[in-house]
Amino acid sequence: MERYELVVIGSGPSGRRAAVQAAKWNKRVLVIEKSPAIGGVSVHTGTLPSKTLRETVLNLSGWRERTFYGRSYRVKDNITAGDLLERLHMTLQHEVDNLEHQFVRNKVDWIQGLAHFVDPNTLEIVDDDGEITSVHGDKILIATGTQPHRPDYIPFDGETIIDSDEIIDLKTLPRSLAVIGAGVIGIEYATIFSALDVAVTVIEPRETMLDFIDRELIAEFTHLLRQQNVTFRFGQGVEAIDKVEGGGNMITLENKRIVKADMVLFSAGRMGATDKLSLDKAGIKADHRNRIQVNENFQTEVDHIYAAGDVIGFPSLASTSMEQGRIVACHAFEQDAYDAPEYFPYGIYSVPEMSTVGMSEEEVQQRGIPYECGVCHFHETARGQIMGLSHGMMKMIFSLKTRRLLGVHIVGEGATELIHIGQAVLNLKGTLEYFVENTFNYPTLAEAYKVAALDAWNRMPSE
Ligand SMILES: Cc1cc2nc3c(=O)[nH]c(=O)nc-3n(C[C@H](O)[C@H](O)[C@H](O)COP(=O)(O)OP(=O)(O)OC[C@H]3O[C@@H](n4cnc5c(N)ncnc54)[C@H](O)[C@@H]3O)c2cc1C
Ligand SMILES: NC(=O)c1ccc[n+]([C@@H]2O[C@H](COP(=O)([O-])OP(=O)(O)OC[C@H]3O[C@@H](n4cnc5c(N)ncnc54)[C@H](O)[C@@H]3O)[C@@H](O)[C@H]2O)c1
Repeated sequence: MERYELVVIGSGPSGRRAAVQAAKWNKRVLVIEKSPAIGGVSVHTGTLPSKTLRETVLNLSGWRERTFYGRSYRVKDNITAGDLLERLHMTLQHEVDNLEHQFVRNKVDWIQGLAHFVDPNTLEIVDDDGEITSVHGDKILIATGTQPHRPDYIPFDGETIIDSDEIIDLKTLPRSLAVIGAGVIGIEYATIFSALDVAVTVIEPRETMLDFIDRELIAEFTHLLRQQNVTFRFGQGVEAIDKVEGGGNMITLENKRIVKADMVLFSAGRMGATDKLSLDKAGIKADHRNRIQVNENFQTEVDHIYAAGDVIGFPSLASTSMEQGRIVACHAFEQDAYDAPEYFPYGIYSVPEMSTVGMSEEEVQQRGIPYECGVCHFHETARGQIMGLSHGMMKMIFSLKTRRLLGVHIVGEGATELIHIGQAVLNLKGTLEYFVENTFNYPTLAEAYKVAALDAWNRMPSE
């Protein structure tokens, strides 16, 4: 039996980062991946596919130019599913090449197959031909991520009633789409399809969506989506989905209201991918959503077995998963690991995109911190005018007492890139003065930081 100092189950962001980090210290590392290619949910069905589809839709539809040329403007007429998938496959192939090269350069071994525990240090790997390989790991990292929640009452057919993993196999573009579950996945895809002029209805059992985001931002976002023809059915769960003869689906809501849609995307959360791991053989238990609990070092209840990434739950981001993987490698091989800074950004790649870092206004109020806000609408900036931005805003929150930046919330073009300026100032404990006193490139959207800061400054008592 081959012996490794670290065996990683799963080749997503957390597994990869841990494997490469350990290999940098000349540790013998094996990554086990059940899919034929490495990359994980992040590369094959989640982050990259959804972001590539979004970018392709924005480019081909001419969405960014419509303020100038009208809503019927298109870069390409008759956009097909094939147009979207062609670019997707090219992007994914490049990324897989990069990742494989990274493993080769760093001498990380990887093997295809489904792993399960035999005992706390031994794993069996069953490949697609049924061949079994056993390996020993001094340390083991469970980085198996999640899979879509697929309840029995949804009649998934892989074509017109699908989950988010299946969207990348789209055969035709629907004329209408119902999205069930207004989480990040549901909202990203709802708005991407809406940019293609698909009629979208979002169904959500709760009365609100994306509760972790500042409410003022969500109000602006919801207003923009309604203008884009997105319909919301909030406060209602789904009772049944029936196929309609001749095509399409009929969704009956709990209040008996009907929603008709060519395609249904069920995006109501994800479950930890631990059901095939035989965790009991390792002495580990999973929770009701098949997730694994860990301590601050990402150790499970068995010290030499770690878990990281989506399989441990919140925040379930590719960005944070990578950092968790690095900390696992540091702890496992007794190297210094620095704690991640308190605030990390959220990027929601909807159309328009949103990004946020630090406290929302609601959170500041709950904590009883005296504060002031500053707002800039992108059309107030010269760059916004040049780009034809009719919408988009940035909101900054400052402490009245310390003048420190407490939170930045952005909806609109470039939000997911712009946020990092706010993140740096926030984590370096900067104040309002940073934005007022520094010179910003002109014309840029980053200038919105200065405009929003001056807006707050005008209303705040001087020091
Ligand atoms: C549609 C969608 C969009 C997203 N967009 C973003 C985004 O824009 N930004 C962002 O930061 N995050 C995004 N995420 C979240 C991001 O994809 C995850 O946080 C990230 O992929 C989690 O990484 P991970 O390390 O847990 O591994 P994962 O990427 O979940 O990969 C786990 C791997 O383990 C393998 N595996 C599972 N069980 C076994 C087994 N028994 N044996 C061997 N291999 C196994 C799986 O095949 C898989 O390849 C998105 C997710 C989805 C679904
Ligand atoms: N840009 C990003 O960073 C990004 C993008 C996509 C996904 N992700 C990650 O992926 C994870 C999973 O995303 P998600 O959107 O699937 O899950 P989620 O948990 O964020 O949202 C699920 C939504 O479905 C609703 N819901 C639950 N049960 C339902 C039911 N039976 N019927 C209808 N609706 C129901 C919930 O109220 C919730 O609004 C998230 O935690 C997120 O961190 C991140």
